[in-house]
Amino acid sequence: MAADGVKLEQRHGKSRVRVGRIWREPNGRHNFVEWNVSISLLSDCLPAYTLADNCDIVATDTMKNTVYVKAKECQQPLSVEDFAILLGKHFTSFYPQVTAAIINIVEKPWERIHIDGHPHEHGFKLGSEKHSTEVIVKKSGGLQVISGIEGLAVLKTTQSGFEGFIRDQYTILPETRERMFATEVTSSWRYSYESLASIPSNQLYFMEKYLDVKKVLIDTFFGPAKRGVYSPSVQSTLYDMAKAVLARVPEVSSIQLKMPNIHFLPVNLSSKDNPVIVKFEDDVYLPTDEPHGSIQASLSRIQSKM
Ligand SMILES: O=c1[nH]c(=O)c2[nH]c(=O)[nH]c2[nH]1
Repeated sequence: MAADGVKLEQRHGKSRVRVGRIWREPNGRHNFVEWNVSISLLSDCLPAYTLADNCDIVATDTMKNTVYVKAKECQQPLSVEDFAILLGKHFTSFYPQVTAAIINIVEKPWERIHIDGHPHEHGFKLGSEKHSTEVIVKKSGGLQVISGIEGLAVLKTTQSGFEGFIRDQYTILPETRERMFATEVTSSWRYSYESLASIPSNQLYFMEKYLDVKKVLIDTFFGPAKRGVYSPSVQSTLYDMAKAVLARVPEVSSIQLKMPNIHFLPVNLSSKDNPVIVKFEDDVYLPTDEPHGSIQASLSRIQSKM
């Protein structure tokens, strides 16, 4: 809104609403999720800012309560994407003031435990990487769905190198065709669906797509089990991973990847008396997390409306 010579852009919401949900099957098997939900509403509530009049405000406390009500109402396990869409639909259809809802959810990676090879009915342990989503629902029925993976830590002990980079008076890094490659992949990808009506109705759809994308990322990073695949740089591998996702998952219109280069430094130890206490022979490393290289890129299909 422009008034009084100023321009106001606003949104309000509730962040980090934590919810756990069990679905108990008649056969004794339990399904469990733990979600961290953030809600942000775009709404016509300018009097709250300009006139101290809250008559058009959806209280953020109400938004928080809505998460628990909707979690209760869901009778079947569902993906973070589907829960986010459901919340977005509620806020944009129930409140005349709300023009769009932006819902972010991160799922805690609870995985069913196996005891002596048998899936436990109600036991879970914490895994590593997290499934996340950002969904934007508009009152018009317009939609944007982004899915993501956070903290996918991967490492390979060879088939990585870095050569041919700029050498100047400050460069000391030797060129190499033999090094470790460790990273923690954070990725988000956007689906091409643009309306609520076009979303596949299959309950497991987004879960399956998440697993598909994760598999493509992992397969491309590592290469075949026997000899792997050579990585000439983090940049090149990141690009191959992003391209493979676009090639193999047609519903994805764009993908962003962040891949820090987590360094394992060669260990060479010497003293004045003993010039070679430990000689590095591609075997003993000093793992570090600070500093680390930070490499990120996004790739879109040319026709995509990113
Ligand atoms: O794969 C790499 N990309 C870089 O940009 C870079 N820079 C660096 O010091 N080491 C590496 N490795």
